[in-house]
Amino acid sequence: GHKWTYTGPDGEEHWHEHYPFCHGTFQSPIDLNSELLRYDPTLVPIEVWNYNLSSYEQLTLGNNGHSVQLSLPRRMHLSGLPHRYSAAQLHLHWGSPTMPAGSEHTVNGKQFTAELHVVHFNSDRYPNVSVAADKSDGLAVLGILIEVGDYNPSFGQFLKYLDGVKYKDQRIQVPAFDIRGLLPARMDEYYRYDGSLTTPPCYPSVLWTVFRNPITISEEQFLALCTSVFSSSQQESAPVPLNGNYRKSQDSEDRIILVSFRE
Ligand SMILES: NS(=O)(=O)c1c(F)c(F)c(S(=O)(=O)CCO)c(N[C@H]2CCCc3ccccc32)c1F
Ligand SMILES: [Zn+2]
Repeated sequence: GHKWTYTGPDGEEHWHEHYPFCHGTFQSPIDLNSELLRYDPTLVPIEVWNYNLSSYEQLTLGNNGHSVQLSLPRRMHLSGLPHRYSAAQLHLHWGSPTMPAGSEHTVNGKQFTAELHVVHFNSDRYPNVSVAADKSDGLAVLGILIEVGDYNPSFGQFLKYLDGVKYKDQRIQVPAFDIRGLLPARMDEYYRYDGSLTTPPCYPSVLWTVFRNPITISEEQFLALCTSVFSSSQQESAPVPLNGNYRKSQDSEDRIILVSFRE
């Protein structure tokens, strides 16, 4: 597909010129504003299955120029949603050393340091994530807000390999680990709304679950994330740091945001 970036002539204001859904309805991310929240007692705790991967297994860590992503085996899946959703990949959105805030979802206008997305697809109905990606019930993404605080050993399990994927289109195999360690302790408190991919092609195909409680990574881990990778390829003469890879808040079009918790 057509080149897109987060700033400049191919930045988010221009995405719709080649990706029409980016100008459409149900776009993500949105501000999770208290005025729009509705408590829904039917929202059960999210359950994750087979997230505790063995270190004998290897995962593909890659730099696609837009983010760093980790492939996930499809036996990892979620229950507690309308369908079974199997894992496809996880990736991150972050800010920069000078402007550290880089989450996509915001809470009452507060932008967090970064955000982790674990992308799953509806494996009851579709064979893989690419077929599911443009279907209205195709994807379920877990959003985990990230703050700077205590060191996060689970994050360390793949941040330590970032030097192997410094440039666009580089990928390496890394030992798997317990992906549950990247999620917050409480999986019963979350925001839920119908939204979209936050990158082109912006398909309105995502059932979003953003956990109420952020996880923490250390200042050093944050700096490693926003200084180790480039959106340019190794061949290019001028290396372009990969950071600020977050889409701005979209109009919530008076969408209802369900919450599994009472204020
Ligand atoms: N924020 S987000 O909306 O969760 C989100 C991203 F931010 C993001 F960069 C990606 S990407 O890395 O694939 C680059 C552009 O699609 C995805 N890809 C998903 C959905 C699109 C189709 C597909 C096919 C195979 C594997 C993953 C995916 C994405 F879903
Ligand atoms: Zn994402």
